[in-house]
Amino acid sequence: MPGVVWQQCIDRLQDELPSQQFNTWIRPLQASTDGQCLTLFAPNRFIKDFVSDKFAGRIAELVSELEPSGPLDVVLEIGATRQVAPTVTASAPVPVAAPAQNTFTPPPSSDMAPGVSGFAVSRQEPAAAPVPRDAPRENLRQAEIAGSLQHQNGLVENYTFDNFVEGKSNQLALAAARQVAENPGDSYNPLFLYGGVGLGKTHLMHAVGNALRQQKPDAKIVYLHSERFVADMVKALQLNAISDFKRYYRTVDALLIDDIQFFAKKDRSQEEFFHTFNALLEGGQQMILTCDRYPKEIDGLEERLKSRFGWGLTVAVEPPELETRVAILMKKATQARVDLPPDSAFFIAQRIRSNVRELEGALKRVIANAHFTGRDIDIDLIKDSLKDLLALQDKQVSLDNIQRTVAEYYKIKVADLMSRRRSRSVARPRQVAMALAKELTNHSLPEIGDSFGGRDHTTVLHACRKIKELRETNSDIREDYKNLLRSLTT
Ligand SMILES: Nc1ncnc2c1ncn2[C@@H]1O[C@H](COP(=O)(O)OP(=O)(O)OP(=O)(O)O)[C@@H](O)[C@H]1O
Repeated sequence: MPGVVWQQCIDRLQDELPSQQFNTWIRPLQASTDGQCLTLFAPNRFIKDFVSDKFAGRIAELVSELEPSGPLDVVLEIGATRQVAPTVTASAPVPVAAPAQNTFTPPPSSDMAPGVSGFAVSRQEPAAAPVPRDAPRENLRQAEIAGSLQHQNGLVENYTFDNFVEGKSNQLALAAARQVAENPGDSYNPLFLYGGVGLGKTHLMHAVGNALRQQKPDAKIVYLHSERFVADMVKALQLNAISDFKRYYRTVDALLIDDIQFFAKKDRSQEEFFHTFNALLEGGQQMILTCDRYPKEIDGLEERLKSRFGWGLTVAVEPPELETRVAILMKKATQARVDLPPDSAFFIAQRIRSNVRELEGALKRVIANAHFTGRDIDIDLIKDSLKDLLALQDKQVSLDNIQRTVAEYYKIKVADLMSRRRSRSVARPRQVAMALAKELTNHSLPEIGDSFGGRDHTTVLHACRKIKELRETNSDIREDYKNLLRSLTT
């Protein structure tokens, strides 16, 4: 049963790879077989080349290990992209076999192109009040709708690739965005960027827009927030100008829509966007969409939209790690022509971990304070400037707090963390707690060791190294650590 083998192979890869890599490269693959050969279809060349370069060897190994009736050849091809990508999650793997065709690809969505009329207006959107047509009103309508749509051309000029700091957390998203800027409307359409707030999704989207505009100054590049799309659509309906609305969006060279999670439960807007999406895709016009979560996880979004969002390239933007946070601060300080000593940048980056927007906000406060008081930036000035923020954080992330949170998470007692017990069920959470203490507090290794029942600093160091290694290789630990970090810092 090669279908089962591919599913097992996916499960193994999901365990082996960091989720960002799995979601970007493995999740979009479709598989089919003739019994001798397993063909994997990638939605575009980018994914095909990357998979062939990085994962083909491992996939072939797994397939021959898992296929009981003998080895299968594995071939990678660029597939028909208009197919639904397999949904693979740890909790609910989707059955992928379609036995009649011996193909593991779910059939294309059947609701391809319903007419645009006759749909219900959802409760979230004001119903349109039709306006009778006459000449002056027609002019007003044209003027209003044009005015309403024109404002959307504004791109933030300094959101460029040059101003974007690359790090491990945004590497894939940056590479994909650059590719799109070089080949708009080609293989990665739509480019779907997702991740938490303030991590640079909007910046990257504008960077593509700015690059496109630089190559072609008269290109019609439209950026807007999804709420704006909804508001404009409602207005167009009220003014009886929905055809102008449609025309406007369908004649763009590139459409950038931010935070598409706001489409959730807005049925009428989703319907309209669905048709716009299809028209742009057919016309080879580039779309870039951002969202705060993976498309399949947006409640209240139609399945057909979710599946279309996966036709191009879906890439996560993760929170930046310490080195990237430092580099971002240094870059922003240079841009502001301010001298930020490296140890000061490091101090801020260590304390502000949530997202880049917060990091920028903290730096702005420090710079303002330096201007105001005429002092140079150093750690004392930073402590003064960010007193409230740091106090709040110290209170939140104490050793005590970490130990309680970890004990609760693993359902053990805080006393177990301090004890001499070495069973795996206690030792591993203890190591996780130590690694979190090192990452989230400014306590020294000996202080951390002390707080765990008087242990030596080398034990803490070993724990930190072990957990770092396990986070690379073991998906359970990776997940646990991520969950704990999130609950301790938000
Ligand atoms: N890697 C980076 N290099 C430089 N600046 C960055 C980087 N990442 C984010 N920023 C800056 O952080 C701020 C927030 O980024 P942005 O608005 O793009 O986040 P976002 O992910 O779109 O968040 P939201 O979902 O809240 O809209 C912006 O000023 C942006 O320039």
